[in-house]
Amino acid sequence: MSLPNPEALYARLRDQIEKAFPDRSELGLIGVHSGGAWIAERLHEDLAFTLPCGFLDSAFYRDDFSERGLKEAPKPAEVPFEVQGRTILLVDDVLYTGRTTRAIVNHLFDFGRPAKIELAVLLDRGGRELPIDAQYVGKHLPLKSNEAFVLTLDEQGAFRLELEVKPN
Ligand SMILES: O=c1cc[nH]c(=O)[nH]1
Repeated sequence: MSLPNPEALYARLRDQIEKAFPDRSELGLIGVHSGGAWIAERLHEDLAFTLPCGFLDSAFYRDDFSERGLKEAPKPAEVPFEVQGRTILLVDDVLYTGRTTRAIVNHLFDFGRPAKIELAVLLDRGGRELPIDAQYVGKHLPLKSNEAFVLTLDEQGAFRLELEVKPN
């Protein structure tokens, strides 16, 4: 499979968000560690968000935590604005089953009751197990269950995308 250029996907996502939110002065931006946090930081800078950028980690909140365990120590939650009554834009790199998003939404409610939550992702790989969808998508690209997108940053801070294939 030829993989899309993640910088081109990012540009498409950024343009959708700029159009959907011409006034970003009250919009709360939250990136999901780790890939979503890198994307949110870029969006925050490129689109000059007013409020500081927030970050959440889904690790402790996933419903399959007991099966998956913790690969890395979860990063502390950073939500540097009032969540109560605010529109929140969550950002993640890949949308798959929807379980990470559900976990992040749960976690977010610990900070208050948002007016609305929307989701932006670089890649939607299909395979949903929950009724969750993204409003802003760089590209829909279905993968097989033994495949995974892996987003990294190169030395210059540019996005790199790889396909990881696990043996069946
Ligand atoms: O393909 C996938 C699915 C979930 N999360 C990833 O980073 N990649």
